[in-house]
Amino acid sequence: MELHIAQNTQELSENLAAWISNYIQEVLQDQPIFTLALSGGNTPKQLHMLLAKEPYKIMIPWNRIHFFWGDERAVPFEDERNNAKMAYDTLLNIVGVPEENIHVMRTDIPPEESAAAYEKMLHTYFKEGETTFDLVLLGMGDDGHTLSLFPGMPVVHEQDAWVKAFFLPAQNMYRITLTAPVVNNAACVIFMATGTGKSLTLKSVIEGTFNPDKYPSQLIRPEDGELHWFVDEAAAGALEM
Ligand SMILES: O=C1O[C@H](COP(=O)(O)O)[C@@H](O)[C@H](O)[C@H]1O
Repeated sequence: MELHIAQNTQELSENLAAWISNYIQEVLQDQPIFTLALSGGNTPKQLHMLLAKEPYKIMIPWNRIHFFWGDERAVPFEDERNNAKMAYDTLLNIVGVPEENIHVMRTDIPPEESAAAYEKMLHTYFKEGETTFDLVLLGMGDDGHTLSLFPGMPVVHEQDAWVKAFFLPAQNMYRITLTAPVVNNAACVIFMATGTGKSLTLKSVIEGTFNPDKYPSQLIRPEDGELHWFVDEAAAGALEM
């Protein structure tokens, strides 16, 4: 695991935009397309907005990137809480990506149906037991959840399905999420975490004992791929390292 600490969210986003741009261009020297899974929430917004501006808007071959999501809140696309809408508003509508390269988790059909359709679509890109995404971007909630793997929910233990839908009583909402095994087969996984509200959780996730029921983010340990944490000083405040 590699830890990258920036002074604040702005610096973190700048460092990460440069890192991602280099990585995409490097990978695309050896293969025709790049597969990228996005996260939702607030943390990635600044990163998206930087990637949507020059120099990255020009440097990155956006039409060769295929977009996926790590998780989705089962609310209509127009709802501000919808993770795909956030990415369209902050990045995809600005850089102009061919629609056929964008794979949203549908929220206009029942969640279980959406999860099954998403898994089927993923199998057209990735084979069982082989490397999946070139890059998965993840956030971490203040409670230690990542994707929609929430503390205490059975989905945390899913070993077979790549995508699951379930009802999250705490938010009175269905969620659709990739599971830990499919993310752990990615070539590279990057977590972003900012703010003092995440500092104690970050310490437990990185330095504490393994307890994924309490801290599902601990489940993310790529088998052969890279794992990076991009955090700001506020989030890193409680770390000993
Ligand atoms: O609900 C969610 O939360 C996490 C973390 O969000 P943040 O606002 O604390 O960055 C996010 O990664 C996930 O995609 C989203 O559905």
